[in-house]
Amino acid sequence: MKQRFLIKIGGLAFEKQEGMLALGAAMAASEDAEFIVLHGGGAEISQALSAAGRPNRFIDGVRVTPREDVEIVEQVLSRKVNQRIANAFEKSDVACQRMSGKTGNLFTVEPLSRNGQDLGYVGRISGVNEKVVEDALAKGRLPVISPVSGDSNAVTYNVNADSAASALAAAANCTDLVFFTDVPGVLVDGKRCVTLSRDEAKALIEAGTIKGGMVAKMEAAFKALDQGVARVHIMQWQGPRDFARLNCQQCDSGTTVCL
Ligand SMILES: Nc1ncnc2c1ncn2[C@@H]1O[C@H](COP(=O)(O)OP(=O)(O)O)[C@@H](O)[C@H]1O
Ligand SMILES: CC(=O)N[C@@H](CCC(=O)OP(=O)(O)O)C(=O)O
Repeated sequence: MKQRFLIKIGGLAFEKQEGMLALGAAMAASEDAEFIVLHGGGAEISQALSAAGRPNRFIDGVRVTPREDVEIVEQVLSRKVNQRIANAFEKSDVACQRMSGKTGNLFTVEPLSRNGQDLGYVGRISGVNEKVVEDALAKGRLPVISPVSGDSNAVTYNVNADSAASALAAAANCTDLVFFTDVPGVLVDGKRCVTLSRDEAKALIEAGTIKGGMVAKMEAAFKALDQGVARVHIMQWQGPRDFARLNCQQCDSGTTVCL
């Protein structure tokens, strides 16, 4: 079976443009695999909100998003970051289809609440119209997706990029979900976990060893595995060599999340 990768690019995963160009080239060179890219941009949203005099507040790695902040979130994710990533890939000769969760109702969301706490305009994905990405792939284009989405009344919501990646990986029958982030994997006492099971992750979250954005990533990873995605990796981009290994299913970098 052809491998289909959902590549999730975290906001700080590629500090330098060269890394993004190299990822584009690596995808272009992987003729036997298909790719879908979904990106975050949390750090840039925080900067933009701070610049606008708005506070940054998170609950378990999920941003509390009042109505007046949604426009800034959308501007940063669906325009600035989305363009930057797609432009870099196109420099590596990868034709891209820029989109967000709102494009063709790729994602439909409902308000997300966390242990009864109101998160504002934060969406939980309740529906995926995967045809939107299938159409782009059929045209030989790489979907590059911002997670910002709409509800059934077309009201815009902020959506955590890890949870969007997980939902899309499952709906689009991806074989692999790869989270590129700014750390080499899940770390315990500074050491990378080679594999991580649900029970191990739960204990590490309870102990406070896994926290912040990594909690959202864990939830997203296990949900994807529950929904049939075969392999989930959390890793840092260290060059095309590791990526090629992912393609031939012998990845020994990052953390492999398993049930
Ligand atoms: N045990 C852990 N191992 C690695 N990273 C962790 C751990 N606990 C918390 N983190 C934090 O999770 C961050 C990655 O999640 P996040 O900031 O959401 O990244 P991204 O923008 O790539 O989604 C790391 O930079 C680190 O600060
Ligand atoms: C609701 C929520 O948390 N939305 C995220 C969306 C961006 C994101 O997830 O970016 P990273 O992948 O870089 O973390 C946020 O506002 O930061």
